[in-house]
Amino acid sequence: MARDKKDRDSWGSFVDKNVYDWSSEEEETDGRARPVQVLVVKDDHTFELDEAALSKILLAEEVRDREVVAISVAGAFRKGKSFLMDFMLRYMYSQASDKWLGDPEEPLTGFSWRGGSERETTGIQIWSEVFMVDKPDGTKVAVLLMDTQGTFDSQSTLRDSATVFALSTMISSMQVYNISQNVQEDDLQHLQLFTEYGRLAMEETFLKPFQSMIFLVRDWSFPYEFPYGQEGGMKFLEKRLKISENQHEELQNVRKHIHSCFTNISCFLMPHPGLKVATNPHFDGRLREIDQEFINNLQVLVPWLLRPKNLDVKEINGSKITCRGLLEYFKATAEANNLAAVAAAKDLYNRKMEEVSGGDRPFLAPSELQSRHLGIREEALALFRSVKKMGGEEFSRRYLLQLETEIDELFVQYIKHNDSKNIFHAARTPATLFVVIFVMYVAAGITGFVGVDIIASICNMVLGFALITLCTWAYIRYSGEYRELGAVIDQVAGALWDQGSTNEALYKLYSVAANHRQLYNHAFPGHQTDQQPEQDKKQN
Ligand SMILES: Nc1nc2c(ncn2[C@@H]2O[C@H](COP(=O)(O)OP(=O)(O)OP(=O)(O)O)[C@@H](O)[C@H]2O)c(=O)[nH]1
Ligand SMILES: [Mg+2]
Repeated sequence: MARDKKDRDSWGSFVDKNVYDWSSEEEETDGRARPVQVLVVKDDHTFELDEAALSKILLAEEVRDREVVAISVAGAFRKGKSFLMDFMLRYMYSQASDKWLGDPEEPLTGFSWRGGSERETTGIQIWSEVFMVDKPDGTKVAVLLMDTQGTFDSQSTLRDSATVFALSTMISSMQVYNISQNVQEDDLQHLQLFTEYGRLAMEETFLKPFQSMIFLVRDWSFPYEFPYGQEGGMKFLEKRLKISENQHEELQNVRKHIHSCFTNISCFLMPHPGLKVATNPHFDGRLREIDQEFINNLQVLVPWLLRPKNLDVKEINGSKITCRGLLEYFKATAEANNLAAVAAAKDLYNRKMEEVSGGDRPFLAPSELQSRHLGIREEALALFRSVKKMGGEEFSRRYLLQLETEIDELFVQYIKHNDSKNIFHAARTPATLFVVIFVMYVAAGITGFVGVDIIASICNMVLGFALITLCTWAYIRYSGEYRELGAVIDQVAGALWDQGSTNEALYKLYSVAANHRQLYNHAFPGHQTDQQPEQDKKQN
């Protein structure tokens, strides 16, 4: 291949040989560039990031500090993604020369592609050779090509598909969404689903989380409505992604979501490559057997995607990143996985606690609530641990701690909620007000009797005020109106109650006990559970 060419002019050098010198590896002795599997999907539907392989590519001396452009192709399986990727490789190797398509008799090689109905590419593969390209503004960038597993093959769960799609979208600066024949509503819905999953890991960002999204419609058969190519594509996509008032909310939401996710959205309509490509089992990718119309459009599409001036450097939160940064980011996107596991575990905890002490459940003895909480908490933590996550044990420990904290916070809410169902708790405000009224009545009587009229009138005033407050409170509780005022009355009454009651000590002890089980278990040894040793360990 063009790898041996020496003059790299505006395309820069394809970096020093030793950058992708695989000869030191036993499995790779000829030093030729090849697809490298960086995300491996295992039989039990777990994923593994091959950090060593990825580091080898991204930390090579010549590229590690270069800003990186990452181009990925994703979409349903068996739709010619790898096939297209191999043409992109040809273009990169020819350094954008006019004759980049090469010999009409040359078979198409690179990322593995083939005919047939069974899936070919799995996980995420990266081309081992990182291309160095000089941009018109004088910067030299590293270009990474990425091929991905097709979505919705019969061996993957929806979650598997979503993970691969989300990861490749998060990692790339340009995602080519390869779809067949038309942009259907389910294509948009899947895009929403997959990018939503990826957005989990980027919750704090105010910028659009992803960069360029190119809808690539293969086998477009209506050129008389919208012509092949980018312009026709843009007009077509504009129509498809248009948000209008009278559209159903669901359709509007999908479109809003897509617009909110990507900085640039464009579309390209590709013609059908001809029956030989689609149906001949012996077709090996040679140009001579591909329809001219397809080749013509390929000659527009590939340079449009890969022309040096169109290459967008990968940005995260608005700053450009290097290959080294991309490696770190690749590892960190494992967070998406961990966050999803945290969410699932929290969900389980909430669901089970709702069953125990949800809105319609009666008041539960605090000790019983505590012991149920401990059991359910352990179940939720076990669920988190059981989900296989990328990034390894060490990495997910942080998320385990986060999950524990969040569950404990939720428990405090459940305690409060349970308390509010306690009839005595609910009677706190009227009881306090009654006490105030009674005390003021007696005080007014005594002070009036001894002749301290001023004090007596003040007591009467307070009495009257407490009476009005009690009536107001009763009305608010009955009607559900002016709830803010009700809350103020409750707070004031609560403060008075806390001042004058030994209950305060008990209540505080209870809250502290809820937050610090160790203390609680110490005070009430009867509630100790098997989890105790483990908690002790954590607190130490
Ligand atoms: N109809 C049609 N077939 C195509 C097109 N491009 C490639 N093909 C054929 O589609 C088949 C699958 O090509 P691949 O590139 O392996 O498809 P893929 O999307 O990478 O498939 P997976 O890796 O399994 O997801 C091959 O037989 C190609 O010849 C196209 O634009 N239209
Ligand atoms: Mg493929």
